[in-house]
Amino acid sequence: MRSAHTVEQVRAAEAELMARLPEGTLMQRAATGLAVAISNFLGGTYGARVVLLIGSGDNGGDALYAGAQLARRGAQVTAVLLSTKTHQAGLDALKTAGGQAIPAAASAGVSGGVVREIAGADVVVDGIVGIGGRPGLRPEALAVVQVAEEYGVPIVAVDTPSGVDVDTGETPEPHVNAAFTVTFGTHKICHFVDPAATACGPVHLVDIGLDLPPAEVQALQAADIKALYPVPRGESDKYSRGVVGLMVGSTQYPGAAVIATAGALAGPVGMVRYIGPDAVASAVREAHPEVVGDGRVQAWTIGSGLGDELDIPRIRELLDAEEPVVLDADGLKALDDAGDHVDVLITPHAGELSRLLGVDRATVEAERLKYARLAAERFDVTVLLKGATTVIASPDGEVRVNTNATPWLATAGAGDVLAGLCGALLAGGLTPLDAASVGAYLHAAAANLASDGAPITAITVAQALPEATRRLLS
Ligand SMILES: NC(=O)C1=CN([C@@H]2O[C@H](COP(=O)(O)OP(=O)(O)OC[C@H]3O[C@@H](n4cnc5c(N)ncnc54)[C@H](O)[C@@H]3O)[C@@H](O)[C@H]2O)[C@@H](O)CC1
Ligand SMILES: Nc1ncnc2c1ncn2[C@@H]1O[C@H](COP(=O)(O)OP(=O)(O)O)[C@@H](O)[C@H]1O
Ligand SMILES: [K+]
Repeated sequence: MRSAHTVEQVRAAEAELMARLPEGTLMQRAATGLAVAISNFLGGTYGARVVLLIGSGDNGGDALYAGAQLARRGAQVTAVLLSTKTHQAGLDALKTAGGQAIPAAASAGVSGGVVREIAGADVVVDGIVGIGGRPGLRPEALAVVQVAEEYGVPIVAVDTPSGVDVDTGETPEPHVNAAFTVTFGTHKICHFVDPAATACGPVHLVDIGLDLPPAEVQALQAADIKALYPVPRGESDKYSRGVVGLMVGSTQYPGAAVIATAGALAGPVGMVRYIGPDAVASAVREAHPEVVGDGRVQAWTIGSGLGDELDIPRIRELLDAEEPVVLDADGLKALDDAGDHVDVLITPHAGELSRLLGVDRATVEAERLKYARLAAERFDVTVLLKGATTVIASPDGEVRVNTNATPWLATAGAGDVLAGLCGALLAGGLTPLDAASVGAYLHAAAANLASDGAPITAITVAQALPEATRRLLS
């Protein structure tokens, strides 16, 4: 399990540990991890050209001490000072190790010397701000970051890419886009939640020995997903394994029914029932002869591709009934904030969530964590908000993210596979939060297998689900 803590939680844990250790110990641990990560990225340090962008706080201190270590190993290190205030001991260490420091600004804009240093660098280290930073970059910081971008020099973010909102993952202002990020002690929320997560690139975690409380946001990993997956036992039969009912697809969108069924059949259930127009049911049975008709189920998937053929009163009946429900796509129009919906998992993308909440799509995209949480609370449901990183929020406030997807998964019908699979996981006995977590993880794992760097279709994602599950469970 990967955990993301808030700035407040990190500060408290750091203070507690710092009180017990000699001064500077934590920063040295952080700087050593940072220097190793940069050295690995460069494939060695001797002769490498490293530029450090240094702000006023301890984030700059980390970068300066790491720069000193790299300089001692033969790198040519230049610190560009962005503030009149600089971590003095770090700066002294860099200079002692043979590094140099220059101010960022000339009378107008970035000095020619700084531009030359950045243009010739192998890597730029962003020590502008970390967890003490407010969103956005001051003009002089923005100007040097833009020089690095212009010359295509990769930027390594120290702790967090400067300019992002660390506790929300929002990026309302200009910020660093990192090639990768090296963080300390624990992940921060911006490492997991888009749009900031994308700005972090891959995140390396350096252990500095913090003792942390329960995390605000969690990202389940293979071992966690494996532990949750409902594996049949010797005494299992097709009913006890769970039966999922699918109320999906329409004469307008028959493909959605076929695709969602493929997702459900690749889940841990003993049987899949399809309920829908005769012509669509025939298409489903032609593609999947195992599928049967109406009867008792342990969970429902409702909504994918229903189009205009939406029986809102019937859907509301099922939402209020005992069996858990995955509510997807057009089915979301039946959701109201009245009934008891704790067993309901909704699977919107940002556009669908924006309609549900009456805000525009761009706002939901910009504040994904906030709106996933808000919908979970307002409708008393678990929310799986789809996207490059998936945010899962439960009505009791628990939040998980899924980060293993490939952009190739952004293909028509992929959401139908996910809805079918999540319904099967609910029928297999998982809670909505766990079904969403396992579903999002396996869906993305299957997409990675199916794609391997090439385009995929929704059906090939569904077909790769058994192999993704086999690799998980083996
Ligand atoms: N506290 C600790 O024990 C440790 C801290 N570490 C490092 O220390 C960092 C936190 O250091 P600080 O608390 O000094 O804070 P930062 O270095 O993140 O920020 C420093 C100062 O920058 C100014 N600032 C805020 N937003 C800005 C903006 N948008 N543009 C320009 N300046 C801005 C503020 O005055 C802020 O206090 C962590 O992110 C991590 O890198 C690590 O060394 C590990 C140990
Ligand atoms: N950029 C991306 N990177 C990774 N996964 C993505 C990206 N964009 C979308 N996805 C995933 O692809 C799937 C698309 O589902 P959805 O938008 O419902 O499509 P459809 O309605 O056509 O089935 C979701 O699981 C979503 O999380
Ligand atoms: K930073």
